[in-house]
Amino acid sequence: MLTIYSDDHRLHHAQGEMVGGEFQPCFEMPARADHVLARVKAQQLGAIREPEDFGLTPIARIHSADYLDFLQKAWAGWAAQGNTADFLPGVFPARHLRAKRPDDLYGQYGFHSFDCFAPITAGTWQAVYTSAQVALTAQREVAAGARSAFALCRPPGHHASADVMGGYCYLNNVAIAAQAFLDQGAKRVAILDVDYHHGNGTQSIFYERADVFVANIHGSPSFEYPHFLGYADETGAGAGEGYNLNLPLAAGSAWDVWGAALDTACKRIAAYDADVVLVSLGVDTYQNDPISSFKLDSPDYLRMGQRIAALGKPTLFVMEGGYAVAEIGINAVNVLEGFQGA
Ligand SMILES: NCCCCCC(=O)NO
Ligand SMILES: [Zn+2]
Repeated sequence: MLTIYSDDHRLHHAQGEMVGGEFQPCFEMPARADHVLARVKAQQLGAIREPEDFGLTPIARIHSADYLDFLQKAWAGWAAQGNTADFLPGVFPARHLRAKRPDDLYGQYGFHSFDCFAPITAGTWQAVYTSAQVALTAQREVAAGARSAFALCRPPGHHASADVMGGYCYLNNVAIAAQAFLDQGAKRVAILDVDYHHGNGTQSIFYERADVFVANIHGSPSFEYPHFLGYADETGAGAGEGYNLNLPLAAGSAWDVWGAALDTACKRIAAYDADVVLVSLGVDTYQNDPISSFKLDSPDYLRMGQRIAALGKPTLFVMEGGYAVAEIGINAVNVLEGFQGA
């Protein structure tokens, strides 16, 4: 299986995030991608290539002009005000406020964010731009006939919607790749999000569309981040009614429960008969993940890959979350090896 990877991810490394009321080192750190890449090499998964540059056009098929304009100019504007620390938002258009886009940079940051977990640094734009190009390059490989490909994206993307960032996500890599398949002639695309957290951004982007089926298996928003989307009654709207599947699970879920949910999702994907399947590959479902509560063990990721392979569709894997850094490579590549060996 081909892996697409770029060192540009290293340009994004924020100073910290609020954990337990204290400013602590970011869980979403460059070492995550280093460990996955090292395991790809150790397991001789396949060739590793740099991304091509497809420009802003395919990104703009998913994200709004205002949003992309903000992301590109934010750091320069922040630095021009004499700031050197990371840029962070603090005020959001919550309920009972007016979601009118302000003129000033700080107001725009809050307008384009749903939490404080998407810090902007000097290198953030380049890193997220390249992460999207990684997904687009792997997409081309599958579109050209490869059975599968792995987009080793960092930063991740599934929490980002058309014009709102959060949860370490800025550009929705999997959505950008899904749209590229459709723009290149695919009729139906399925996205399976196996990350521990609900992919609220991906859901919102395709919620009213029937050409993309989105399935999520995740910690229930009743207790887990992102807290405000991901319930089972969210089944799509308008033309998209019936094309969104949420399988929220209880804290502490292990393979017995998780694997059954995967089977349910795969049956719905099989019925949808997609031309291609994209997998938002987060491995924060792992039992030792520091910010998550599921109990999957490393062999379970082999089973995950095997079950996805049984769909019998060309498959694009796009890296999302996973913060048990020592095991992230084993777990992510186990999925890919389980898929490849099936
Ligand atoms: N406290 C912020 C939690 C962000 C979740 C990031 C993630 O892994 N999403 O899949
Ligand atoms: Zn996650």
